[in-house]
Amino acid sequence: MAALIRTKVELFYDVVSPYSWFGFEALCRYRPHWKMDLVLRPIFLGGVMKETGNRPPMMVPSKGLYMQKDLLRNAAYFGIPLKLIEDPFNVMIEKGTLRAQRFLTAIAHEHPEHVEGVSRELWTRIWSRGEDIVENESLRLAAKEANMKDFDIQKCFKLMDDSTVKLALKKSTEDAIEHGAFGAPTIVVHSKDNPEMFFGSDRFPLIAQMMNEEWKGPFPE
Ligand SMILES: N[C@@H](CCC(=O)N[C@@H](CS)C(=O)NCC(=O)O)C(=O)O
Repeated sequence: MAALIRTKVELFYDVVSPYSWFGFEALCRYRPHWKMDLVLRPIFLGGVMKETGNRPPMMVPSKGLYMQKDLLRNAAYFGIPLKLIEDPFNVMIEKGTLRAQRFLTAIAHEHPEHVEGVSRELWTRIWSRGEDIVENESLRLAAKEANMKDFDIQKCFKLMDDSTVKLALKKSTEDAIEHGAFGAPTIVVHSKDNPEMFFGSDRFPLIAQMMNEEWKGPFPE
C-alpha cells in the first residue's frame, strides 16, 4: 500500500532565476521516476526578496562574479543551454519578470497543462537566447512555441491584468514565504504531514532521501 502513496512536491519559481530553471528541468525529468505529484507554482521573486529583506545575489559583487562561473558549471551539469545575460541589471532588475510571472499565473488558472511548456520557453528566451520577455509579442511567441492556441493565448492576455491573477500571484508568493522562502527555487516536499522546504537546485540528494527515492544525477534515464 505504501508504494502507492505519492508525495506532493511544490516548485516555487520565477523565470528571472536561472537556478530555478535547473531545478525545474530536474523535477520535470524525475516526474515519471519518483512517486511525486509535481505542482508548478510561479511566484514573483522580487516580492520574496522585498518581504524577507534579502537581495539578488548579483547585487553583491563577489557573489555576482561567482555566479557567472557557477551558472555555466551548472548548465553543463544539468544539460541546459544557458548563456549569461549581457546586461543583467537591465534585464533582471529594470525590466524584471512581473509581467511574465502574471502571464504564467493566468495560464496556470486557465490552461495548467501549458505552464510547463511556456515556463521553459520563457527561460529559453531570457536565459538562452537573450530575448525579451516583457512585451506582449514576446509572451505570445513563447506561448505559441509551447503549442498554445491563439484563442487561449488571448484569453490569458486579458486575464493577466485582472485582479484575480494579480492576487493569485501574490498568494503564491506569500505561500512560498510562509514556507520559509528567501529566494528561488524554493522546493516544498509534503512528506508525511510536515512540509519541508529546500532552497536551491543543489538539494536533490537530500530531497530524494526524504522521499525515499533515488537521485541518479540530472538525467534519471
Ligand atoms: N545554491 C543554489 C543557489 C540558488 C540561487 O542563488 N538562487 C538565487 C536566484 S537565481 C536566489 O534566490 N538567491 C537568494 C540567496 O542566495 O539568498 C543553487 O545551486 O540552486
